[in-house]
Amino acid sequence: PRSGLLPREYHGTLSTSASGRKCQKWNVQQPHHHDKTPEEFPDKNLGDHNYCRNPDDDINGAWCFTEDPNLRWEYCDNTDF
Ligand SMILES: O=S(=O)(Nc1cnn(C2CCNCC2)c1)c1cc(Cl)ccc1F
Repeated sequence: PRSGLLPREYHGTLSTSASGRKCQKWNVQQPHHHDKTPEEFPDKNLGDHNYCRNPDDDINGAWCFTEDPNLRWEYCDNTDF
């Protein structure tokens, strides 16, 4: 994968996307409405948190919806943005 991106099966606690934006919690629908909920994906380690995850098995690695209304989602990486 691209250097710096998180692995596909990331289960850590990083909650900032690559550009330094705060991740949106997976169990809320604001600012972004989405279908990657803990109910829809019970085995993807989503929940009442905003940690980077990969519920759609994206080949590039873990990602999150961001709290920026203008950026729906973004990959996460292991640099301190
Ligand atoms: O709610 S979503 O998951 N939002 C969304 C949009 N793009 N992504 C990317 C996340 C990382 N992997 C590639 C898709 C997720 C979503 C997925 C699909 Cl298939 C269709 C609509 C939609 F709203």
